[in-house]
Amino acid sequence: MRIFDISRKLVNGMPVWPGDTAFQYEVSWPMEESGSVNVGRLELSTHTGTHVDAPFHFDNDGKRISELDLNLYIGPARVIDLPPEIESISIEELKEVDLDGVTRVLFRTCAWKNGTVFPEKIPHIEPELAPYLAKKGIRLIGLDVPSVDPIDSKELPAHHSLNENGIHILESLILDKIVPGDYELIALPLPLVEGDGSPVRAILRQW
Ligand SMILES: Nc1ccccc1C(=O)C[C@H](N)C(=O)O
Ligand SMILES: [Zn+2]
Ligand SMILES: [Zn+2]
Repeated sequence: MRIFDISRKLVNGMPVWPGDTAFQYEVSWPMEESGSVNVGRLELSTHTGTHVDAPFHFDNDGKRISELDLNLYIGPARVIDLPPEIESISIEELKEVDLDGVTRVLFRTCAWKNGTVFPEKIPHIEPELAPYLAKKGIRLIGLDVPSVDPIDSKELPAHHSLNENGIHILESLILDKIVPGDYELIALPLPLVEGDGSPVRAILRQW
């Protein structure tokens, strides 16, 4: 079986959401001090790199990470190719796309070209797409950009619309090298009891 790692590398200096906590890893208790082992410490935002959003991220009454159904994050997924110049993803862009029997869809835009800097402009999801996808049976959408809404959005209409339609969100995947088609997705959040989001190790498998 082939495994494709579609996760962003977690490394000091990696891009994070403007104003959010910088990612930091350090060996805080080195072998020379502990006498036996190196022990690291992490400082990071829950929205670092490839991650899932819990509804609590944008809704005070929404579910926390630990309340999410893990079945969402393991199972068949379809990777769909979209043009990188795309302004937004709407029903129009998907009308030719076959989503029958698909529960997890990953949009490959390749719009985030330089992974060492945070993108200024990204294609976003049109809120009207959420009920359309829900009707098709979609429960999870993943993207290769850091948000389903425009970076400067405060109302987050796509986050809310997806949530209202029972669709969960996986952000900042790396899909450049992935051939569109069907895979098994595994992208489990950490058991963060109160979490509003969680980094994931996202992989695709194919037989
Ligand atoms: N970390 C942030 C800090 C401030 C404002 C937004 C964010 C976000 O993370 C939004 C993005 N749509 C996200 O879910 O990752
Ligand atoms: Zn997020
Ligand atoms: Zn988000």
